[in-house]
Amino acid sequence: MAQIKTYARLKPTKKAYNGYVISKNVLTMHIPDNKDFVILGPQNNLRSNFSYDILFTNIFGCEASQEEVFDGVAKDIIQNFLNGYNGTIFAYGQTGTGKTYTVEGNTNRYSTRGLATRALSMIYQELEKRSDQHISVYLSYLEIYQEVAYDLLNPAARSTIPIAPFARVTVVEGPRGSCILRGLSLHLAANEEIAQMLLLQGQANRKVAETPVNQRSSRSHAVFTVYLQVRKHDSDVLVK
Ligand SMILES: Nc1ncnc2c1ncn2[C@@H]1O[C@H](COP(=O)(O)OP(=O)(O)OP(=O)(O)O)[C@@H](O)[C@H]1O
Repeated sequence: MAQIKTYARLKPTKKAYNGYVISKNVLTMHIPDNKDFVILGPQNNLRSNFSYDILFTNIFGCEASQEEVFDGVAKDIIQNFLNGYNGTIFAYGQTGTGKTYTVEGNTNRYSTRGLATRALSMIYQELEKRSDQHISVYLSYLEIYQEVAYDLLNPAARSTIPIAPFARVTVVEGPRGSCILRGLSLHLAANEEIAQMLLLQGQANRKVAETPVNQRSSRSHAVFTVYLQVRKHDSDVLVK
C-alpha cells in the first residue's frame, strides 16, 4: 500500500533559533511577539506570539549523522525496492537547508557520504546475496531546470548553449496515468563501482552547468533513478 512518511532534519548552525521544542515526532514552533517576525494567517491577518505543532514520522536533530538519517529514512524503502516495490526518497526545503548535503553528502569525507551513495552500496550488497537470480541494475539521472527536463548522463549529446548544455528529455503521458521520459538514457551498472561513478558523474555534470550568476543546481530539481530487472536463472520471466 502506498505510504508517505515525512521526516524533518535540523541543520546545525552557529546561531540556532531557540524558539522551538522537539518532543518525539512533534516540532513545536513558537512565533514570538515581535513585529519583525510575523506569520500571515488564513484571513491575511498578521499573527505573532503563538505556537503551532508540526507532526513528522521522525525528527533528526542537529547532531544526527548521515548514517542515522540513512538508517531511519532509507533502509526500509530500499529493502522494499529489492523485493519489487517502487520507492522514492524526496528531499524538500528552502535553499541552503541541507538537501544536497543529505542526499549527495560531503564528498571530502567518507563518513559524510549521502543517502544516494549509501543506497547504492546497500543495493549491491543485498544483490550479492541473491545468487539464484539474474539481476541487472540500470541507472538514469534527470534534471528539471526552468520547466525543461535534461539528461545528466548523456554528455555525448551535450550542446554548447550554456542554459541547455545537456540532451533534452521529453516528458509525455503514458498508459494508465504513467509518465514516459523520452530521450532519457539508461545505463547498465554491472557493479557498485560503476554505479557510484555514474552517480558522481551526474552530480558533477549538474555543477558544470553553473555560472557565477546562475546557481543552476540550487534552482533545479534532480531525479536519480535505480531500475532493477530480475530473472530467475531457469526462467525467461522478467520482473522489473
Ligand atoms: N546536517 C548538516 N551537517 C553539516 N553541514 C550541513 C548539514 N546540512 C547542510 N550543511 C551545510 O550547509 C550548506 C548548505 O547545504 P546544502 O547545499 O545541502 O543546501 P541545499 O538545501 O541543497 O541548498 P540549495 O537548494 O541552494 O541547493 C552546505 O555547506 C552543507 O555542507
